[in-house]
Amino acid sequence: MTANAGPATDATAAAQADAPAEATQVLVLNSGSSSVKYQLLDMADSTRLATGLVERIGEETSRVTHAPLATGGAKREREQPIADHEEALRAVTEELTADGLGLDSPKLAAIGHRVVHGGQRFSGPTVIDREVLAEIERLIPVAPLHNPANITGIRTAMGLRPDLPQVAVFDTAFHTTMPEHAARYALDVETADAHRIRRYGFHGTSHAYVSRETAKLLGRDVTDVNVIVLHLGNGASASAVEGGRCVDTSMGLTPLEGLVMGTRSGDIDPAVTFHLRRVAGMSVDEVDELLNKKSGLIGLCGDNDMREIGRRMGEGDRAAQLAFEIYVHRLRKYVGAYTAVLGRVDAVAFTAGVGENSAAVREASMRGLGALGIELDAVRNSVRGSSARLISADTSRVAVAVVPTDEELEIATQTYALVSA
Ligand SMILES: Nc1ncnc2c1ncn2[C@@H]1O[C@H](COP(=O)(O)OP(=O)(O)O)[C@@H](O)[C@H]1O
Ligand SMILES: CC(=O)OP(=O)(O)O
Ligand SMILES: [Mg+2]
Repeated sequence: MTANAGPATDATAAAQADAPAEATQVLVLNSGSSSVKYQLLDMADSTRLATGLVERIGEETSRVTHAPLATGGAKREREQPIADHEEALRAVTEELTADGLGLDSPKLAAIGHRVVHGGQRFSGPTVIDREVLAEIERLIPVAPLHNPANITGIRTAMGLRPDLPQVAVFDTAFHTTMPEHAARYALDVETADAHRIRRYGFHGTSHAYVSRETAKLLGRDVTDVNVIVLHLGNGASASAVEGGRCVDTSMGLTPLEGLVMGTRSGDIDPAVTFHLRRVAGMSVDEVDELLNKKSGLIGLCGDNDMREIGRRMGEGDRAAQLAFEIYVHRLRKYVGAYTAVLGRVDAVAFTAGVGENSAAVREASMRGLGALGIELDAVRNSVRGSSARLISADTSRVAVAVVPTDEELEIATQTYALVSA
């Protein structure tokens, strides 16, 4: 899980006892294809009360990790079979209830849900009603790994607290500002429009948060700075942000396009698809599975965890080395492309699991970019840390930064702003 280091602080038992009785808490659910990440925050003072993760849902044994921050208690971890997202949500509720923070609490103001695909319609946080839910369902074909899990999270939460506002915060929302020339593919216009084929972009909540935090780190107003954000987690995407508005991003109709990811190929010649159909007799579903689940780092070297790849490289493993080089080469191409798109770049910001933790990826992707005004400082880059920091040399024209993302805090902030307005 990505390290959290935003403005939210962990609550102490004392702070909790003093908390006001009014409804100022927001539960955030980030339901992924095989995991649920959750956080309970008190928005009155931006404290995190509890945070946790249910992983390996649907596998033989799943794991629940819960950090009861409000009570200051020790982190709890248990393994048990969890068949689906409904059961996962039940486990989340049990953990929170054990801390006296159950979903029945009158202090809960809303539940905020990460929803990956919102199509063109949703450009901001939205209270979920039956019609909004139907639209999220309609978008399943373009986010098959993500939207179904988000929907189960929403339905389960609605069942538990039908009286509370359930708010959707869409990955696509931040990217709705992209100009038409960046969002539209060079496809036959009628076909594209009939099937709403365009670049939507994802991880927008993170790109929005990180671009703002980068401006803060530089001591400048977000409307004055141009930032290239590199969100490198399991899924990975780049975006070009001009004065706080997204003008281009690497993911497209679905979260498959762009950078090399843990299990996804990113950019390929679309003809690979029909070639495999014709010469290998693969079905559309098989190619879909190949590109989304068996490609990227795992397809190249059998591992999708950058830590393991680094370890293997240290042992002289050629496949791991090549996978790393392909990953980094793609990143460099996007940095070059977005430099051209923005014209003037003030900062490059690395975020998410790989971006925040892998000095090797940052070093290799920024190496030799002096012509673009990018110079890394080797010592600053190698120092580990959990807060936003500069890693560029003092002589670098472009600031390079590590800026931890906090999608859950951003979702809670947007959710609370909507329901308390
Ligand atoms: N210390 C580290 N060094 C290199 N990579 C790391 C490190 N810690 C985590 N990662 C990478 O971060 C990835 C997960 O990133 P994260 O942002 O949590 O992903 P997601 O939210 O998409 O599940 C892991 O696959 C792993 O490769
Ligand atoms: C949209 C997307 O790729 O999300 P994640 O990185 O959580 O898989
Ligand atoms: Mg993520």
